[in-house]
Amino acid sequence: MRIRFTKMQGAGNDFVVLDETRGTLGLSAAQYRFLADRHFGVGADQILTVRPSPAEGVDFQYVIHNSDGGEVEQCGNGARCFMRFVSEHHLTEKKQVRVQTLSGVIEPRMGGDGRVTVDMGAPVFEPARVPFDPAGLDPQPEGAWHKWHLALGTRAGSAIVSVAVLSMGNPHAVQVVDNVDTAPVAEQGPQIEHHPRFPQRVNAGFMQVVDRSNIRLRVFERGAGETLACGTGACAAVVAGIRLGLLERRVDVQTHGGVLTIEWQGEGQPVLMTGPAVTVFEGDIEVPELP
Ligand SMILES: N[C@@H](CCC[C@H](N)C(=O)O)C(=O)O
Repeated sequence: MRIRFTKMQGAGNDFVVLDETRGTLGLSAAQYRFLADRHFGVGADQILTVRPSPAEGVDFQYVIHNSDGGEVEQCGNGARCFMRFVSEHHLTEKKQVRVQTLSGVIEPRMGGDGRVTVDMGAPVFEPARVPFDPAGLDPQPEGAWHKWHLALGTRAGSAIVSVAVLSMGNPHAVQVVDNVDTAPVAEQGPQIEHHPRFPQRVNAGFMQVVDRSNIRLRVFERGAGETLACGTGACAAVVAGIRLGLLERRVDVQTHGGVLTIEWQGEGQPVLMTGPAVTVFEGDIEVPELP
């Protein structure tokens, strides 16, 4: 089967975007993995699919697959690219749309400067809704919140890491580190992702607080490995930093792929994420039959 695709990126987090507004392609998990493959396919951290509105009051459905082929609930950098895609492909004339995802409705809007702002909805902290299993663990009170101590194995033995746990529609475990350049992302990232406390796995964030309005962030993403930026990871880190009393309500997040601006006014309020969304190229690719 030959399919049309658009390659996009938001702060270096890269995507293959597929238009299914006129019919579904019916791709298998193995075919998503093929498209994401950087040697044999197009190459991407996630595959984003645009589908028609599934219900009254929303404009589109937004489907996300990680490069490992698994479908997931949310993708922040992808949401900005989604808005640019539906705009550039004249699938809507609106500057702001309501988009159904697996974890609820989000609202991206085009800015005059070419950047896109997304209302990502309110963060969720109840462990069961992350989902996170805290049975038998003592939360460590800190600031207006608490962190959880997770046991990990390391080359040198074992380590305890202290993480803030929350959902931005998808699950995140965020830790504060002294320096992201030397943080053990490659060693701890996969262990945190697969930690038994997270029944649906988790995205592992490593945040360096530069000052109260600036952080540096690296994220080892569930199902994709470390990416140049993670939009929901940036939202989760800023929310965690605000609740821990470390950050102001508007923060610039420096990632390896660019800067995202995150704003959160507090409990029950939505998180706003602003950043770039860029079309890289378009093309056609022959997708093999893969079960
Ligand atoms: N890159 C994303 C997040 C994509 C999904 C994530 N890996 C997960 O499995 O939850 C972003 O920009 O938010």
